[in-house]
Amino acid sequence: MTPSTTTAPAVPASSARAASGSQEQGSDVGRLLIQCADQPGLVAAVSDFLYRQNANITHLDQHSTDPQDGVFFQRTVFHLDGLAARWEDLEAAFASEVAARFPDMRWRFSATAKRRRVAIMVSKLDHCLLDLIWRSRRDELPIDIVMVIGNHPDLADTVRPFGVPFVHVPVTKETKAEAEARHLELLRGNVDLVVLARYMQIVSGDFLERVGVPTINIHHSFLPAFIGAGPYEKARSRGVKLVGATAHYVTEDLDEGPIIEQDVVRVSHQDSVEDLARRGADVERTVLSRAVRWHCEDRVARHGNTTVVFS
Ligand SMILES: Nc1nc2c(c(=O)[nH]1)N[C@@H](CN(C=O)c1ccc(C(=O)N[C@@H](CCC(=O)O)C(=O)O)cc1)CN2
Repeated sequence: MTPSTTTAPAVPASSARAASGSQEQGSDVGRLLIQCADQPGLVAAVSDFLYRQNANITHLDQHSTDPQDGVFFQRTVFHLDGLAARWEDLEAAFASEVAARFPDMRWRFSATAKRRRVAIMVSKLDHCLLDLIWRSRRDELPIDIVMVIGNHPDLADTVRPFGVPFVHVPVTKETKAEAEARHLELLRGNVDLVVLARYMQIVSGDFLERVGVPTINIHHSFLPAFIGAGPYEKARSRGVKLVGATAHYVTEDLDEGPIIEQDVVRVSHQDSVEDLARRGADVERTVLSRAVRWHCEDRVARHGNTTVVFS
């Protein structure tokens, strides 16, 4: 969960398409994520607050990292008539009636009907990009892809038929700072999430801090194995019997960020590097789309360099 004391959720326009997901649809359905030092009374405090607001809790999941002095995480889904017009009052009431009693509490409300605005950054490979576009168009992902940024022009023709703007921002070692300045010009204030879909450039810590929203990357190995470039080549040399993919939040440390989702597929001595990449590509697409969906459904809370993922 992005650390914050309060973030005013964008109130979904009545015309907002219902986000994907089973029972979590509708403009009167909201989510509340909280994270704080574990102690007795937290579940009661949140449940009692929502009850007094005439909300009906339809799903609640919690996790404590340690029975003694751990950290408490909770994801609550609730139905509240007229919620679309009540966000500000709800937040103000929660801040004064609940959060004020637990000073270290980080919390945020979000509207299930509000689709997240996503920018995708790519290089030359299209499989993860196309998968996200297809799933977004089919409402399998609660996202609107507002732009694609490529450090190569190769995928401009790929996205054009879908009406998604493509911006070519070339990157070289010498022009990296200027390229990132252009990225920030395009992204800041315009998106809720950045996805690196096989974007093969290392982004700076300055970019990650200034872009102001989470960035998710799909790495084409089962981390922590084979960090960095060329993981399929490294896997072939190592003679692995599984290849995999890892979706993680991006940090300054390459491929070391909090893991959101992973999966693997069996391979054998008969597979070439090209075979590994082909088999791995299906895993990359599946893992990335799961991670994007879970993030956008507020199922993922960050805890140091790990995550809590509510099912
Ligand atoms: N700060 C971060 N940036 C990026 C991360 C990350 O975790 N933290 N993940 C990578 C994606 N990636 C593997 O998944 C990866 C991309 C690029 C490289 C790399 O060595 N790139 C070279 C140049 C490559 C080129 O010229 O095309 C480099 O940038 O020096 C390794 C791993 C995305 N960015």
